[in-house]
Amino acid sequence: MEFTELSLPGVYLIDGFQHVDQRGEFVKTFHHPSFEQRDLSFKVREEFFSISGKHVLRGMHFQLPPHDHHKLVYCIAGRVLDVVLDLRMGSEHYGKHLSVELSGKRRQMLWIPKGLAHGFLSLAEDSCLIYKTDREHHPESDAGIRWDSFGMSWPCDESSVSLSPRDQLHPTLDEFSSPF
Ligand SMILES: Cc1cn([C@H]2C[C@H](O)[C@@H](COP(=O)(O)OP(=O)(O)O[C@H]3O[C@@H](C)C(=O)[C@@H](O)[C@H]3O)O2)c(=O)[nH]c1=O
Repeated sequence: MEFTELSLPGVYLIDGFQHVDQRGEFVKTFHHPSFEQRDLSFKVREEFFSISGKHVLRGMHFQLPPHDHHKLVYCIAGRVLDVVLDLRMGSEHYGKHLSVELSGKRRQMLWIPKGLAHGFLSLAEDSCLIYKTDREHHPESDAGIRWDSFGMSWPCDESSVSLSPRDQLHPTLDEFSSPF
């Protein structure tokens, strides 16, 4: 597995092992020693996926401490513009974000450490995003920041974005007091 650190410290884009032959493909999506080698301690406790229509926007989500978690995400069908926002106080990167396209074609993975909010815009019909996390879902700790409050230039306008009722009500980044 090849790990490339992105512009926010501790956020990695990962290329997994892929093998193509006349039968089809073989793709490895997790290899614990590769994470251990980089001091990324990750013991998977939950795995789930979502399927999203074009222009569905989910985010920007995280769990509050002590239920905060690391996430590994990848897309196996369709395309998403995946976005992470740094909420780590005391970091010069606080409030900064980055985005990367994940797709069922390239199958890269994104490692999102604790202290970052995560969200994405689906760029195709039926985009499937798979998650692994190292802590169980804890509804009372499930929190968010408004998608349009931190300077991300989403490639669509507000009227074409489809959001859950919950995602419309998150505080803005300015209103949020970070515990990270
Ligand atoms: C996230 C989650 C939700 N649920 C439930 C709560 C609710 O009834 C239903 C749908 O939840 P949501 O609307 O929060 O789903 P969704 O908006 O897709 O939430 C996801 O968004 C992306 C951006 C993330 O980063 C994920 O960690 C997760 O927060 O599933 C679980 O049971 N376990 C979970 O881990």
